[in-house]
Amino acid sequence: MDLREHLKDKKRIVIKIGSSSLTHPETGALNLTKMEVLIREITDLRNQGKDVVLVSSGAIAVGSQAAGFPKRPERTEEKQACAAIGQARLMMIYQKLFSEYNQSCAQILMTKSTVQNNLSRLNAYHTFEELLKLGVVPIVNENDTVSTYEMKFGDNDRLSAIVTALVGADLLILLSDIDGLFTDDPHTNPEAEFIDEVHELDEDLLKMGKDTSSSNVGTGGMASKLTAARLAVSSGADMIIANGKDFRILHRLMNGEHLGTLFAGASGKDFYLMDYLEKL
Ligand SMILES: Nc1ncnc2c1ncn2[C@@H]1O[C@H](COP(=O)(O)OP(=O)(O)O)[C@@H](O)[C@H]1O
Ligand SMILES: N[C@@H](CCC(=O)OP(=O)(O)O)C(=O)O
Repeated sequence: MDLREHLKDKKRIVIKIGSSSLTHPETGALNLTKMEVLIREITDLRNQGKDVVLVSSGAIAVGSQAAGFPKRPERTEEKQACAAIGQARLMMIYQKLFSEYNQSCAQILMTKSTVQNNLSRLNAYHTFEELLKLGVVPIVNENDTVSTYEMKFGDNDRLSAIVTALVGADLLILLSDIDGLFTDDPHTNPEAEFIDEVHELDEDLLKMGKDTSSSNVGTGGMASKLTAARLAVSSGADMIIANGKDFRILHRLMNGEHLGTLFAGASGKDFYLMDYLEKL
């Protein structure tokens, strides 16, 4: 059975976009041409009757550019201030672009405690369900402005997998600055080979994911994407890591083209997520 052929039947899709896929590498400012394509692709998925949740990074990258920092700041307070500036700017642009297609979007900012605390996790779940019922695209990010180091997910790869499990999505797509998973980081090892499909995420595979070596805006690298895969797959969803340099890849993936690395979802849900949340 070709798993890719079934992607077109997915009903609820979480799409995660890394900072490097949203911004110009030279300046850190938003790449508006790309964002227009992203919004068109997402609205078209909505037009096919699918629920879509967007997990968007970029608040710190955009905020630091807007506030005039020459590069991503190091101090927590500076990063938090940049996130506050950048998140508002990001949402303003998402709202504007979605409204051109008469598509509503909404903002959901989450912290670790949102998902650890049973009541707030349930509240978040109800909010997602209501928004999706209303046909709105929830746009999720970590609430960086209030999340200090101990309270942080750390990166949106893991957050997007938790959201996938929370809303019961059947597909998670991580769009990154690389074509997918390789046997090693291809930026440092030219011998690294591309992996098309993963059916079992064993220890050997988890070790292949290294930290980021290429972008100065991304966090987490492939290691956090594999943790995300472990979480998403255990909740029963399929997951794809693919290149976000051209967002038209979204409809190509949904049409079953062999692009990116596909992680096959587990057939029965297991308790890995609850375990993971307890240890967060
Ligand atoms: N095994 C691997 N396969 C592919 N990329 C890897 C691997 N190990 C480490 N990486 C690095 O992870 C980077 C992608 O992660 P990251 O910089 O966090 O991107 P993003 O911000 O787009 O999420 C790649 O550019 C690559 O340098
Ligand atoms: N929450 C942060 C992004 C954190 C993150 O995971 O970044 P990335 O590796 O670019 O997906 C922000 O909006 O700047």
